[in-house]
Amino acid sequence: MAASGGAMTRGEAPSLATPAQIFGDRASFELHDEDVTTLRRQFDAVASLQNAPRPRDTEEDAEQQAEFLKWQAKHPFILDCFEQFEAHAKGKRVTLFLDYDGTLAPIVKDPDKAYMSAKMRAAVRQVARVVPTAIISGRGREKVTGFVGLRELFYAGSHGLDIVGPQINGKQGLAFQPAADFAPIMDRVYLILVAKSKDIPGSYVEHNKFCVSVHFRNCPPGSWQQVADLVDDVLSQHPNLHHTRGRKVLEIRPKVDWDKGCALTHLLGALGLADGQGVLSLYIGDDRTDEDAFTALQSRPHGFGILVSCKAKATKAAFTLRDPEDVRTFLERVVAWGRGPHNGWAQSGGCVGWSYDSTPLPTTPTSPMPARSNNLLSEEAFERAYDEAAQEASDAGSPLAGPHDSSRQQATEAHARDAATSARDSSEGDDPGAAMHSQHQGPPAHAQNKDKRKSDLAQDALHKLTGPQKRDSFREPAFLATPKSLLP
Ligand SMILES: O=P(O)(O)OC[C@H]1O[C@H](O[C@H]2O[C@H](CO)[C@@H](O)[C@H](O)[C@H]2O)[C@H](O)[C@@H](O)[C@@H]1O
Repeated sequence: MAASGGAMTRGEAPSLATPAQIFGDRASFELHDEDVTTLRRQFDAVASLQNAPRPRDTEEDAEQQAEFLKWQAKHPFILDCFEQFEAHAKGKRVTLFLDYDGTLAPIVKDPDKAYMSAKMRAAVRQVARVVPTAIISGRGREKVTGFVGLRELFYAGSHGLDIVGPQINGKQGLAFQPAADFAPIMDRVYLILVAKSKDIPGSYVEHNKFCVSVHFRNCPPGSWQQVADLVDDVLSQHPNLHHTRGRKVLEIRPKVDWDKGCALTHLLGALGLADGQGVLSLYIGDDRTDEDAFTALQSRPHGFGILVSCKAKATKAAFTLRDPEDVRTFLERVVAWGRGPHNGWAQSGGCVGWSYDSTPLPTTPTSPMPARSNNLLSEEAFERAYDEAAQEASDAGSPLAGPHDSSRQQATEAHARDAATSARDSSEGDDPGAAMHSQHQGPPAHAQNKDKRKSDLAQDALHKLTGPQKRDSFREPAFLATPKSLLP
């Protein structure tokens, strides 16, 4: 039988078999297996013709595909060779650093709506329980903290220029702001940019505390140059600032010798892991500023970067993932690995390095969490501890301090108690961020922060009563002693 519809190059017209070619002089039209194969091939050939790119693009496509494969051979897709991670990580204390936009959350048009999924949040929370995990983002720290909504992590905002650890008993655990003096300049530059960009359609200026981002994703290409000129103009008036380029964004930053790589090294120092012996550090990111972190990892004894990209691009990362969904899969695999016998943190007493919640590592994924003693607290004991925490916060001039008007205070306290209860309850489930994100995936960051402040205050009260075992097992980072002069 004359077969047709065989292997075809994309864009090439298929030569179709006629019924006579398929059925020959057979008396019956009953289909034989090979007929079905032939028909299926024909169907595929027609379908591929319909979907085929125009012939002009075919060559470009093939070139891009070849380039991508060549690139991937140099920077393998880590989910295809997870055993390489396992081999590197065996018995080591893994530390994990994550970028936010384009890594944990997909790139979207509106920077204020770059929410991460509940599944991603659960994966990040779980991974932070098996290996110390930090977020290093170009966003303002408070904003990225609001998006991620997890207490177990360290957060570095403004491309690492603003590092703060979790609050411990009402006190800020750690703070490092190497460009603190620039805060007023950045405020001024932000206002100038907002005023001057108002006539550039689609532009958006975002204040990220020690960086100011000028977005042009939603500008027509014809006005991109206007955005670039505006940034140049502002920089020419501020010689102590410079800019970096991200994904359809220009980011104005202080001229200080500090980047995401420095932040990563600094955070490792906090864990007493500066020499890197027996430590494997990973950084996952998608953008140019993440390259500084990939580079920093190259000079450590063990560590590598993972670039999130579905296009070939120059990178210092050793491995690749294509998109945030892949990142989540990778994190879930690290969680499964981390619960096994080869996690170096488990061998050295559990992952309590940066983890606010020092619940011991479960030995199997299904082992139940120990009951929390605070479930047994009387309402009265809770109230007393709450008042003390509120008083302490107020004495310290903390933004956690509630209003002093008594009726408002009662309302706030009632709200905070609810928040504490739901935070406590949800911390026993799969996702403690759920308390903040239970209704939908992304309440505005300022609303989250407000609720979070209340919840923090109530949590502090709870820790007063239930904290001893938590406090004892929380290893305070070495750089709590950061010189005060570096802080605003
Ligand atoms: O270091 P990152 O956490 O990746 O932050 C870098 C910048 O990310 C955000 O902008 C990018 O994501 C937006 C939301 O998907 C998108 O609209 C924008 O075009 C991207 O450039 C963020 O808004 C910036 O402030 C960060 O500096």
